Amino acid sequence: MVLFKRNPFGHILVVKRFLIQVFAVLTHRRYRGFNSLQIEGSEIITTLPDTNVLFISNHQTYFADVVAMFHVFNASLSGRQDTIKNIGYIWKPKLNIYYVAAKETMQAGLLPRILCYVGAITVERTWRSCGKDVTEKRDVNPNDTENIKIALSDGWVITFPQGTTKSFKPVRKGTAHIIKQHRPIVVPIVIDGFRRSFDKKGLRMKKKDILQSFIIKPPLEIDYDNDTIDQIVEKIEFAIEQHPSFLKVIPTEELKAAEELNKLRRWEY
Ligand SMILES: CCCCCCCCCCCCCCCC(=O)OC[C@@H](O)COP(=O)(O)O
Repeated sequence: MVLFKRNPFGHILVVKRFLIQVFAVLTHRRYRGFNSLQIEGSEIITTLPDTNVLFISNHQTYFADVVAMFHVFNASLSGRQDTIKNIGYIWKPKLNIYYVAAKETMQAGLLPRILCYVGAITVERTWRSCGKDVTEKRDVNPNDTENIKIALSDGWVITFPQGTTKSFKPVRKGTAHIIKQHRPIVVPIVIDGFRRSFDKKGLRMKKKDILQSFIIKPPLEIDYDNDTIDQIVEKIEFAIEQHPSFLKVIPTEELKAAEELNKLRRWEY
């Protein structure tokens, strides 16, 4: 007789459920109370299948981004529209949600180790270690890729394709390879205000009454057979609003100069 139901990673589901509930209660006020999370697009969550969904998001704090997603996904699944009002939604949380995290982040201390049980797929970043970029790239650990595959076939996976909390860093190719290989539905999320309201780790609150926003976009349109890795990378960069072109704001002087030039271009009768 099986006493406790486990997921493919061997995690006991009632333990996982209990941990999610504890962290949900501890953190709810950080998004509704001290701050008020503005959510858009929660109806998209309700249209998704139960497995093979990949959420891609920009990244602002180590832990608070994922915690917000757990709140928003569960609230939406239990019928709330663009709100995490009334924490009752956590009574029956979705248990097959996973997130990709840097191994070094999740092994630094007791709390991250506990959070692992909630659904971490830890990966070794090939280009970064001990808080520094490494020039000599390491090989992708095949176990990491295998675990992402298992997680996608069991449920939903959250990933931060830039692999770092620094904004406008390039999207890493690994995410595009995973998309091409496993063909998940890819749902972009754009968050903001997290870095202002939380510290870098997202464990302590820095400031109250900050506008935190959380926008869920419709699934990306991807041609899994014909899109190249670079094309998928670019689609991701635009979707999570981290493409370099988002940095370009045209100064007013330049706009005026362009107008003057356009006058010269006008057809002369
Ligand atoms: C409803 C509440 C349920 C509670 C759910 C618990 C969720 C656990 C949240 C843990 C999320 C950890 C995600 C870590 C992602 C990650 O790996 O961040 C990358 C950093 O290393 C960045 O390093 P850096 O290069 O220094 O910016």
